[in-house]
Amino acid sequence: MKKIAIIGSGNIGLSLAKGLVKADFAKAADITLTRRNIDHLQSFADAGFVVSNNNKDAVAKSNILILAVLPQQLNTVLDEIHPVVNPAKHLVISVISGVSCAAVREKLGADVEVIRVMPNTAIAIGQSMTCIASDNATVENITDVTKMFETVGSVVKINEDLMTSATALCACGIAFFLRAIRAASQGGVEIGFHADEALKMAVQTAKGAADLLLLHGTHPESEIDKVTSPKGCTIAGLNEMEHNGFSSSLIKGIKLSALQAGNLYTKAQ
Ligand SMILES: NC(=O)C1=CN([C@@H]2O[C@H](COP(=O)(O)OP(=O)(O)OC[C@H]3O[C@@H](n4cnc5c(N)ncnc54)[C@H](O)[C@@H]3O)[C@@H](O)[C@H]2O)C=CC1
Ligand SMILES: O=C(O)[C@@H]1CCC=N1
Repeated sequence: MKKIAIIGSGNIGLSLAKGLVKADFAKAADITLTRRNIDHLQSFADAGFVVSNNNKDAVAKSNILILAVLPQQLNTVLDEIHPVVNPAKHLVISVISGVSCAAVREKLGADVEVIRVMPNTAIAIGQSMTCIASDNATVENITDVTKMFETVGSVVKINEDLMTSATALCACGIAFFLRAIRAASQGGVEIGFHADEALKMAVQTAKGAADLLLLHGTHPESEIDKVTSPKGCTIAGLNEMEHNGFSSSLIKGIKLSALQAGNLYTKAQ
């Protein structure tokens, strides 16, 4: 039976824990959640998770270690757990942005298998887009970790040098699309809807747009062509958005996020 320790149970660590249990990949009792102040984890303890502020103890009792602290908190954690990490027993999964597998091994030892994983917060509801990379894990362990994250969304295996790009597009991407939905609902209020109904309409419309692409396997522009009637109102609105930099601002934001993701760990040193 796999025992999982999530070291650093904040936003993404807890989303992952919820998702793995919801998907029946693990039982709550087999997941140890660590955090410095465990008072914040009471609801998880009530739900059957093991909660602890002792990282070394959590590592010693587990075989899958998921590192989920902030980049600037990582070195302290690695120095702390290093004495109890055993390459024959532990597989290390890091969701930390901007930190290479090699950098984790520098602290934990050259023989430790490290897999870098970039999920997003939709993992809590089994809808993550998760990217996976490793430079030293066995095919068997990569396959197992792929299967683990496939229980909570879609998985794409990528080269490690694209991990910061994956962070921007997929992990930060949740915030980008949510802001787009909020903006659409605010537009809806200006044209006559109450905020709650405008938000509901914007959310379902966004979901419909994403599902069209997923289910039809089409390119966005081909679906857009079906909406834009000649001389119609869609093309008028769409072109106005483009004149104001809609696509350009998304592209520029994603590029800046990717750059920042690559600098998070080095800036923290
Ligand atoms: N939030 C997101 O959507 C995503 C975050 N990530 C990455 O996951 C990591 C965590 O991000 P968030 O969850 O957003 O941050 P967060 O700040 O919500 O979570 C970090 C947690 O680590 C805990 N922590 C700090 N030092 C600790 C220590 N010594 N021992 C045990 N716990 C400790 C903190 O109390 C906090 O609960 C970051 O490296 C981030 O780059 C990756 C993908 C998505
Ligand atoms: O904003 C951040 O730095 C983290 C990494 C990806 C999502 N949240």
